[in-house]
Amino acid sequence: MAATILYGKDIAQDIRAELANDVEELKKQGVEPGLTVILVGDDPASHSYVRGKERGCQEVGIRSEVIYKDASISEAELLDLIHQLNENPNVHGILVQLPLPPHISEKAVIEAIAPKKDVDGFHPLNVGNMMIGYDTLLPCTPHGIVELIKRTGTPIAGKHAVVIGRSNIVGKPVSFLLQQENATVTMCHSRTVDLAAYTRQADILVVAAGKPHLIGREHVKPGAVVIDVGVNRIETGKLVGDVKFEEVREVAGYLTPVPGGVGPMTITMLLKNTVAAARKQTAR
Ligand SMILES: Nc1nc2c(c(=O)[nH]1)N[C@@H](CN(C=O)c1ccc(C(=O)N[C@@H](CCC(=O)O)C(=O)O)cc1)CN2
Ligand SMILES: [Mg+2]
Repeated sequence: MAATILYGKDIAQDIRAELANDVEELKKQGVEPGLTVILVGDDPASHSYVRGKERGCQEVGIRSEVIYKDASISEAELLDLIHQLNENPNVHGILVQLPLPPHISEKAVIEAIAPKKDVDGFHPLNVGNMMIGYDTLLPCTPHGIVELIKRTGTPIAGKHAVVIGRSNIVGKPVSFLLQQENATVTMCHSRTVDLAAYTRQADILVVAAGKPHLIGREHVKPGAVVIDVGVNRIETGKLVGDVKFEEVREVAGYLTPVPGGVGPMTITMLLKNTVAAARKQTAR
């Protein structure tokens, strides 16, 4: 049996419709959720992602503003701008698009954002809260992955989840979130010996290695849920994942495509965080 293809695009659309209702409710209470994005420099991919964020905000009724800054902006100036936004009660979410120019410390920037406005879920306080299992702003890609798996109707509790990759943005947080859903989690990475021995035992396989076509048929247990987080631009200009899609779709139970799988969920979870942040900051 061929895998069911998990179109994140379609699931994201369903979640956005739910969010539009939430925003309408908040507006009736006099609250207009607001997101401010800071975009430094002229990286075309970053500009395209930020346009996607603006479109998403428009779709669900969030007020959005993008502040464009030249790549020559100093770290002090950028931190000052963030401090001003921290104090602005009409701004419920602040996001600084990454990557930043090399002369600016990502760590300093992430730590400058007020944790309650950190809709990326990157601030160490939010990361710590997530680890403990407290209610907090969750990082968007890992949260989107768990939401995708849940919407297949496949129970996560008791399943063996194998995560490939240990980045702070995807691998580490998604392993915590899956554990929180009562999966048994194994983490693999670039130094894992005999990767296939682990991945073949996975009921849920999350691949965030950043290596085009790393995972083939031989790595996958029949019927497994396979989530491909890879976004790799190959020489032909084509965008491919970390999974050999045509091969793995013949053995997996569910499989995400690239593009159109995990990517669209990332922006949708950002919208969800912005609505949650607005609700929390205005609760009486
Ligand atoms: N502050 C942040 N910076 C960055 C983040 C982030 O979450 N917060 N993540 C990435 C970029 N990103 C969002 O910002 C992002 C990347 C990819 C996609 C996406 O929809 N990908 C599509 C393919 C798009 C294409 O054709 O290039 C897909 O996988 O279907 C959305 C958002 C780094 N910076
Ligand atoms: Mg994808």
